[in-house]
Formats: sequence, C-alpha cells, structure tokens
Amino acid sequence: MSEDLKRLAAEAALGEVQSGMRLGIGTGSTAEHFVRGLGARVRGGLDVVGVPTSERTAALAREEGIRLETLENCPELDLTVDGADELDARLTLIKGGGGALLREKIVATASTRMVVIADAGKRVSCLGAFALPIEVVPFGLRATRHSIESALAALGYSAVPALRGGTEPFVTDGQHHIFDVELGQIHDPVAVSEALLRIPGVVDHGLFIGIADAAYVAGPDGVDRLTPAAG
Ligand SMILES: O=C(CO)[C@H](O)[C@H](O)COP(=O)(O)O
Repeated sequence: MSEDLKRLAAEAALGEVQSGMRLGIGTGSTAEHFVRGLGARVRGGLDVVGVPTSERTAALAREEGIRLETLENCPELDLTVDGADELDARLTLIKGGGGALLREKIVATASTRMVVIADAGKRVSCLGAFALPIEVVPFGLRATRHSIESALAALGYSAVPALRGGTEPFVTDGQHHIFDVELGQIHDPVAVSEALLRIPGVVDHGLFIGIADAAYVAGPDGVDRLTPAAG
C-alpha cells in the first residue's frame, strides 16, 4: 500500500490531537507519518508531551522536536495513535509486525483512547492472514514454542511458531524474542489470547482486543473513521 494512504490516515488522526494532551506514540511506517505530522504541528506551536512505544519512535520523535516523557513519569495518557497489521470490524487488531507489541499494548492501555491509523489493505473480515506475533522470554525458548503449539492445537490450529530472525533472533526493546504464528483465521480472538497468556514464557501477543476506540482507514476513495461494530 502506498505511503500516501498511510500519510492520509495519519493526518486524519492528527485532527484528534489538542494542545495539552499526553500522547502515546505508536511504531511502524504509518506511525512515522503521524510523528512527522505531529512534529510539524509542534513546531507550529502545538503543546503536547509524547510517550513513545519504541526506541525507534523515540529517536524519530526527538528529531522532530517532540517533547517526550517515559510512561513511568507520565502514566496516564489522553490518546494513543498507532498503526496495525490487521483490524476487523470490532477494531480487534493484530499488531507487532514491527516488533513493538508489548510497549504498544502497555501504552495504549494506559491511554483514555486509542486511535488506529492504517491503509485499507489492513482491514479484514476475519483476523489471521497476518501471522500473529507472540513475545516470549529468551529462557526456555523450545519449551515455550512447544507449549504454544500445544495450546493452539487444543483450539484446532496446527501452527508452527517461527522464531523471528531465525538463527539471529530478533530482540525486542524489552530484550525478548518473538514467535510468529500463521493461524489463517482467528474466529475467537479471546480464546486464542487466553490460551497464550496461560503459558509462563509468553510475555504477550499481538492481539489487541477491546483496546482501540476508533480507526482512520485510508483507501482510494478517502479516509473512513471507524468505531467498533457491536456484537
Ligand atoms: O504493530 C506495529 C509495530 O509493532 C505496527 O503498528 C504495525 O506493524 C503496522 O506497521 P506499518 O504501519 O509499518 O504497516
């Protein structure tokens, strides 16, 4: 999908930002458009403080002259704006393609509102075409992989978790690793979430359930503002 659509979604979300806000700032290529747009507004006089969801976002935000705080010093946020790898009609998300899912979920959950920005290619009727990222501690990787496989098998999935980075595993900002799991279709995200979170080596996963309040989705015909469908 084109960078233009990502930028359009990001620009639309900037309309929700007001002076005085404490902002969670997401990670990824779409979020980068948001950071650049936010930087331009800050240079124009907008007064906000940002809590970044990754070291990568922090570096870009600093370059843009955005005032940053840690979540430790600023534990209650007004709004988080972040991208997603997939979103469905309920605004359940898959995130973590960029490897920042844990901080992203912590920051979004600390926010009164979370707004997603995405191009229309991310919108799906059923989550799961994008491999689900699962963040795990490095200790006991093989045992954790086995537990993930067993837990998913009990839900009817024959999925093989792939360690991101392979022989040179990807390391998250929290010094963890990520397994990516191809599930195909996730009909019951809550069941998948609960099963994964019962595994001790699993820190978190990329399913965001009941966290997003709205989404700006940009397609060839413009930007749609979505809110979670009931049911
Ligand atoms: O969850 C994420 C990072 O952990 C990103 O928001 C997600 O991967 C979308 O990225 P992009 O905007 O580059 O498509």
